[in-house]
Amino acid sequence: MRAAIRRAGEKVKGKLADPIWALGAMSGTSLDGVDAALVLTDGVTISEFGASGYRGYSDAEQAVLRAALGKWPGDDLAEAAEVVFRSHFAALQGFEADVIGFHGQTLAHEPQGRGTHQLGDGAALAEALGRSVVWDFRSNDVELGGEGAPLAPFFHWACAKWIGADAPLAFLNLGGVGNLTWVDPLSTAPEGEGALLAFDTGPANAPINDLMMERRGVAFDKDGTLAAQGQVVDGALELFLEEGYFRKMPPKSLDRNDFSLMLDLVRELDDADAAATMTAMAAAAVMQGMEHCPVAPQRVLVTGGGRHNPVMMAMLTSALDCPVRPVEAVGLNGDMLEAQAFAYLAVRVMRGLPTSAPGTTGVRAPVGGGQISRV
Ligand SMILES: Nc1ncnc2c1ncn2[C@@H]1O[C@H](COP(=O)(O)OP(=O)(O)OP(=O)(O)O)[C@@H](O)[C@H]1O
Ligand SMILES: CC(=O)N[C@H]1[C@@H]2OC[C@@H](O2)[C@@H](O)[C@@H]1O[C@H](C)C(=O)O
Repeated sequence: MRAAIRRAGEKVKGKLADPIWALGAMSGTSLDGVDAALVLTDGVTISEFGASGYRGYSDAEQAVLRAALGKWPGDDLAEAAEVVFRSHFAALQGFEADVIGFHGQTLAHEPQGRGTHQLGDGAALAEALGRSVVWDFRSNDVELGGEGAPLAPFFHWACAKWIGADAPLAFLNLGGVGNLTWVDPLSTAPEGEGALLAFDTGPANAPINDLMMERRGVAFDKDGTLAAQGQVVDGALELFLEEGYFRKMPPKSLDRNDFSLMLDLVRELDDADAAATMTAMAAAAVMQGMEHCPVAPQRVLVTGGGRHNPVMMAMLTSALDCPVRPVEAVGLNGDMLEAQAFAYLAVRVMRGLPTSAPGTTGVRAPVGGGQISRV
């Protein structure tokens, strides 16, 4: 395994070295657990997808992480750090891999302010797992003036190639926050240099989850059942769309709680109307974002938990004039795409390739990021 890692940084007669197995780990803004997934790649082409796994957070662990949201290095984070370490160790330990891509848990994200903070110690994880770990993917981009997010777009580019796409398309992640990547798979520009435009669309599931917890004491609106019983209240939706974020040109990114005041917009509504209206807000934010695509995408491939919400999917389908499908329609795994993305990005970091570009984070030139903790 170590030989494979050493080889990873080298070029073979001008070409990139052989593909290696990378294991990605992601704990997203929904704070539900750690996804882990294997990808065989040379950092450019996806050769094969491998096994995946999931380690959910207990209620107590989730409460610890929730309490840590908004905190920065230097704050008291010992308990949250222990949760991140323990859960990632458990999620990753059963796999064989040449390298691990460890995203960590985003606690705070203020790219134009204090920076971006992903909790997690990649060096400690490397030592415990006995494998090299690439981590801290976002800070270099932010230090160089970028948004530090989204970072999945380079992987979306590789996915577009993997599915044999021959026309511009969009990947839409409906996680806690939503993000959109427009890809032109026929562009001759290197990935990230004209072939991609990406940004966070707005809040997606996080505010709906917060509403469900506040009103019903449950984690989320399973299958959009509550939203399906309500009516969208146009006045609240219009106020939401007046947010300055929607007038900003991409690239742009969000913190999970940037839209936490959304709950106030539905405060007077009954539970079902509030859920319907918040679901419509997530879809409307995507619609606003679509207007930024350089060329209308021929299809939208949806990843992340929101694709399981039939109400949100129906709203998107009726508002967009191209097919909207879960990524499973093209053979991808929408529950694991982000973990796979950080596996892929880890190999790019090992090989000195960029992981973001002006079109994806607004950074001035294509840049790499990430620390490498070798064993
Ligand atoms: N069956 C379902 N019905 C409705 N919503 C669902 C369903 N399954 C998942 N979700 C929503 O998707 C969320 C999880 O999405 P996902 O795992 O993509 O988020 P994440 O990766 O944590 O977020 P991010 O991409 O912002 O980091 C859940 O919290 C829930 O709101
Ligand atoms: C700062 C941060 O962690 N942002 C996340 C979050 O979750 C979705 C959206 O906001 C996206 O910008 C990003 O994650 C994905 C994996 C990304 O970087 O592509």
